[in-house]
Order: sequence, then C-alpha cells, then structure tokens
Amino acid sequence: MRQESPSQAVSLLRKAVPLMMKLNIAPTPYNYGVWYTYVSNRNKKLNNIMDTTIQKLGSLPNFISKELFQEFILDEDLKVNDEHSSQLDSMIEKIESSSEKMSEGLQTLTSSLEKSKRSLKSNGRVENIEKVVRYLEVNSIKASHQTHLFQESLQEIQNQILSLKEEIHQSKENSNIDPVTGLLNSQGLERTLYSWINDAEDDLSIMLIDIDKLALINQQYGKKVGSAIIRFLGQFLQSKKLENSVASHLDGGTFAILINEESLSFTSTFAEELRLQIQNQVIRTKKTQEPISSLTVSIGIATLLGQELGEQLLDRARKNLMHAKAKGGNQVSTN
Ligand SMILES: Nc1nc2c(ncn2[C@@H]2O[C@H](COP(=O)(O)OP(=O)(O)OP(=O)(O)O)[C@@H](O)[C@H]2O)c(=O)[nH]1
Repeated sequence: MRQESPSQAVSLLRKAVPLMMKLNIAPTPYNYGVWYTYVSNRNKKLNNIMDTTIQKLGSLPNFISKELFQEFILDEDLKVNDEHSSQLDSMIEKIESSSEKMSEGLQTLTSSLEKSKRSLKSNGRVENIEKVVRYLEVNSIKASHQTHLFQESLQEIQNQILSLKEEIHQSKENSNIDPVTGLLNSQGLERTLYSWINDAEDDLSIMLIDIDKLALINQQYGKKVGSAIIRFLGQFLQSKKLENSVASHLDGGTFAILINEESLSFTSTFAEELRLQIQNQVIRTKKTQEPISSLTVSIGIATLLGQELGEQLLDRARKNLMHAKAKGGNQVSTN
C-alpha cells in the first residue's frame, strides 16, 4: 500500500467520497481503499475493471470491491496466510468505525449545505445569512474533525501494515531455515537453486552429503549422539562454506551444498577435501568422552548441464550419492 502525504491523501479523499456518495457505495474500508486507489489513477487495470462493472451494473457491489481490494490493493507479501489475514481484518474493523463517522459527518455537512442554500434562497436578510454561516461553520468543523480522525486511523493502519509486512518477511525467512542446524532447509535450498539457475551458465554444482551408517551410530551410541553429530556436521559445513555457496540440511543425515561459478573439477576436489576432513575428526560422546569409532560421509555431485532443470540436477546428484553408498560409502561420486 502506497503512502501519500497528508495533503495528497485529503485531495484523493475529496475526489473519492463524492463519487462513492453518487453511486451509493457503502462507507466500508474496502470501498474506501478501492475508490481511493481509483481516483489516484495509479492502477489502470483496477480502473478498467471498475469502469466496466459500473457500466454493466450501475454500481460496484461490496463483494466485488472486497475482491478488488485483495487483488490490487494488498501487496503480494500481505496475501500470506490466515493468521496474517485475520490480523488485517482486525485492523480493518478498527478503521471501519472512524470511516463510518467521517462519512456521517460528510453527509451531515452535505445536507446542511443543501438546507443553507434553500434558506438563503427564501430569505436573503443579513440576520439569516449570519445564522446560516454559523450553522455551516459548526457542521464543517464537526466534519473536519471527523475527517481528521479518519486520516489518523489511515495513518495508523499504514504503520501497522508496514510492521505486518516486516513480520511476514521475517516468517518467510524463517520458513527457509532448518531449526536443528540453523542452515537452509530443503525449501530454502530449492528457492536458492531456482533463483541461481536462472542466471547460471554451466558452472552451478550441487553436492549431496550424507552421513554413513547413521542408523548404526544411533544404535551404538544412542539417538542423542546421532542428533549431536547431525548438528556438528551442520556447523562444520557452514564453517567450510565458500563465497559463492550455500549449505543446507535436507533431512536426517543428509546435507547439500550449492556452489555457483566453480568448475566440476574444483567442486570435486573441494568435496574430496571435505570428506577427508570429516573422516579425520575425532568426535567423543559428551557423557563418557568415548571416541566415536568412525564418522564418514558419502558425497554425490552433479554440475548443471545446458538447459537442465533444478529437479534434474538434484536427481543426478542423488544418483551419484547412491553410487557412492553402493561402493561402500566414505567416497565422492561424480558419475
Ligand atoms: N539421531 C538421529 N537420527 C536420525 C535423525 N533423522 C533420521 N535419523 C535416522 O537416521 C537413519 C538413516 O538410516 P538410513 O537411511 O538407513 O541410512 P544410514 O543408516 O545412514 O545408512 P547409509 O546412508 O546407507 O550409510 C535412520 O535410522 C533414521 O531413524 C535425527 O534427526 N537424529
């Protein structure tokens, strides 16, 4: 939602309100939002739909207004989930009462203008003019006060929308993060893969890294130790991350590293270094300080080929990982 300066907002409201009154549009926040945008002429598509609807139906029914509000006035970011939409509904309810009051004030002012015109026509004496002026003054002060309150509510709702957008942005970010390791999760990896693949030439690689015999580690040392090893490997991979790479935890003992702008031979050498460094780690259980007999990983690598899709690239990396496992584990496979 765009923020206008107070004077621009007043001038748009001055255009929108008479139009709404002329077409008998109820003073709801959705209607205000839609008509306010209509008179600002900032969205041609919205204006076309409204013009066509009014031509066909003679007015703009509330349900269409509500849909147009959702479609054109809420930012994409705000169309997120039920929780946010109910927060938005409660904001809209808040502004509803002040918009109704403003509308009542404007209607009173309009009818007092009508009355004054009639009174001046039938009686043009000075005392009557003075009376009419006083009457108009009282009503216009009242309407201006109510308009001011409405503007304040608009300002408040705009501030709340800004913080809601920030919250939504944050929750989107969090939905890409794996809570166990703090790395990207599979959704985060997919998002990065699809955004990088658009600009990638051939030098985009993925490494799938899987802990060997995790089931056996769980069995021998307990599931807590198995999980601690997953967390350890997450930190280890994060610390080894290259400048053009992202590390992610997919599930269980499986991790992935996406590497951009490096050749297959560089990625293979890097994978081999990682494999050796992991094999050489001495890991002890926290309780007994007993060294864990062997922590090794298998790695499957694939590098983007021509017009290959993200899913095809991942599939080839999966196949190569299975190949490394089939050969006994603790190795890197590129083909
Ligand atoms: N401790 C722990 N274990 C997990 C977690 N997630 C999955 N696992 C276990 O990891 C094991 C994975 O088993 P498999 O897929 O057979 O793989 P593996 O035992 O590592 O054998 P290979 O991959 O063939 O080397 C299963 O026993 C799962 O229960 C987790 O978060 N913590």
